[in-house]
Amino acid sequence: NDPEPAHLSFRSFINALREDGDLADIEAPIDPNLQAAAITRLVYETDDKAPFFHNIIGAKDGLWRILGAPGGVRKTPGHQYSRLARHVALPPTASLHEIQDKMLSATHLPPIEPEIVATGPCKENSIEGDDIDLWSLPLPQIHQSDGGKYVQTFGVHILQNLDGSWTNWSISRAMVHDKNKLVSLAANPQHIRLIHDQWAKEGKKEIPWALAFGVPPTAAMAASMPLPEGVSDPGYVGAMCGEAMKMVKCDTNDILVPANSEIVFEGTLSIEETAKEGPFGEMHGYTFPGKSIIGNVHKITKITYRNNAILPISSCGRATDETHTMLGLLAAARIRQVCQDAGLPIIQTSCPWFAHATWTVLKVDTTKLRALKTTGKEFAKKVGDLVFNVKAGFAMHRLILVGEDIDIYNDKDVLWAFTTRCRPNLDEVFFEEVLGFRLIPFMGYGNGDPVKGGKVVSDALLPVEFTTGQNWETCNFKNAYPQSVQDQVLKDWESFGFAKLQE
Ligand SMILES: Cc1cc2c3c(c1C)C(C)(C)C[C@@H](O)N3c1c(nc(O)[nH]c1=O)N2C[C@H](O)[C@H](O)[C@H](O)COP(=O)(O)O
Ligand SMILES: [K+]
Repeated sequence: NDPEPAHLSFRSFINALREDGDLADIEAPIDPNLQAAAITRLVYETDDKAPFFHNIIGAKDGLWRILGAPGGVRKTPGHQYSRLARHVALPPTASLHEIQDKMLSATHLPPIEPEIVATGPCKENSIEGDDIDLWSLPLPQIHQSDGGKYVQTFGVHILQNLDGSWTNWSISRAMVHDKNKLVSLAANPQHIRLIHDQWAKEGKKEIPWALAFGVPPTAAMAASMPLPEGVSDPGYVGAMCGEAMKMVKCDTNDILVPANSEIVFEGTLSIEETAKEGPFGEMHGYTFPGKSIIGNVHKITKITYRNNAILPISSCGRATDETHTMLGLLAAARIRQVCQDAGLPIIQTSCPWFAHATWTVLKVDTTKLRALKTTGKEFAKKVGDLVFNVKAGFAMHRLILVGEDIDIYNDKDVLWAFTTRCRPNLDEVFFEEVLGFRLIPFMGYGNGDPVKGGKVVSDALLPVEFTTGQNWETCNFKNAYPQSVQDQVLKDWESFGFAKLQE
């Protein structure tokens, strides 16, 4: 057991899940080829416990056990998001808004720079040079039609800009390309791409790089969030946690990695060497078999790892997995921050799981909205012009604006507002000149330009909300009956033979 709390230690996090009754300890021998990922996939589709595979077929010398669904959703009422809450030291009952708030909490705080320690658990074992043979490891095959072994679905890539003033952490998929090489996907506008291009422009041939698996959970959350360019993740997370992250230096380069990481791949990101990457079963729920693209090659010079190391995996696809609960939720969080920093009256933002991280719902403070003396068309254009031109908005193709009476974390509320308050076309502002997200099938496999346009702001505020405020009565139990009638109905409810009501 690690001395650190769950948000600062992957092993403490796993123990916390076990204490929450949110971990399935699986001792049976499990095949890393499809079986582990298939179990994880069904866990996502049934909101069940995180699977911890203790006996992976082919594991040797402590490489590796596997934890699936680190950021999955639970069906336990009131505890649906406890696995995410444990990532950021919030109670298991925390709401999505509170989790987003926690991840935004250091936005205007000075960074707390990491503490460099001499050694740590990630240094307990090592393999280097010619002894590195990824093919000899129990590599997971995540989906049957993936173009390769995606060993990297939940590790954190670590890179620095040229002068080392910016350390960027990010999660980006990577598959095994050779015995000591990976190939990854990192397209514009992702920071891996931006840093890669910076070094390329200076005529460099390769970039010092590390990939840390099983990092402190708060670090995995920050790596999944589009922090502004130049904001270093380690210092941001330190400020969020109120204490310095404990980092150790890689043995074969100067990159710092979390000292208690489960597994660390040290090496370089090649500027010139590229290779076929994909296909991969992705966040929108599709694999297009045989369709690969060109990715960047990473060369591994050393692997260090803990005793009995644990590889985290995300078996992403149809909702609800980490590409929705972390990628989507945290991009929405940053969209809220960007809007508020620009003085727009946005109080909450959500990313409904059914929309597979292509929608962000924005809750508007309509009192402040009325003070702007604006119209739906104008306001929608203003929001879209801002959000669709910042990195946080890159993956989102529809923004829906709603008023305070909507619980934006409740799918029924969101769809009720969208279907009844947004007149198709007239209440929508379309954006065809902004950066589009190729990975969405209607983009990359659709009718138009795969990387441009296809975005819309849907104004699901009624015109009266811009002038005098809500003028309707909602026809539901809570709003269409006097409190005395509601109380009587609730008092009699179970005695009339009806089922106990969920709170
Ligand atoms: C949590 C999470 C996030 C991501 C991914 C996954 C998970 C689990 C995979 C399962 C591996 C699937 C893959 O689609 N993936 C992924 C990805 N971004 C990419 O450019 N490429 C990717 O292959 N993000 C999103 C990025 O992590 C965020 O956009 C982050 O903001 C990036 O950091 P930065 O560039 O903003 O610093
Ligand atoms: K990041």
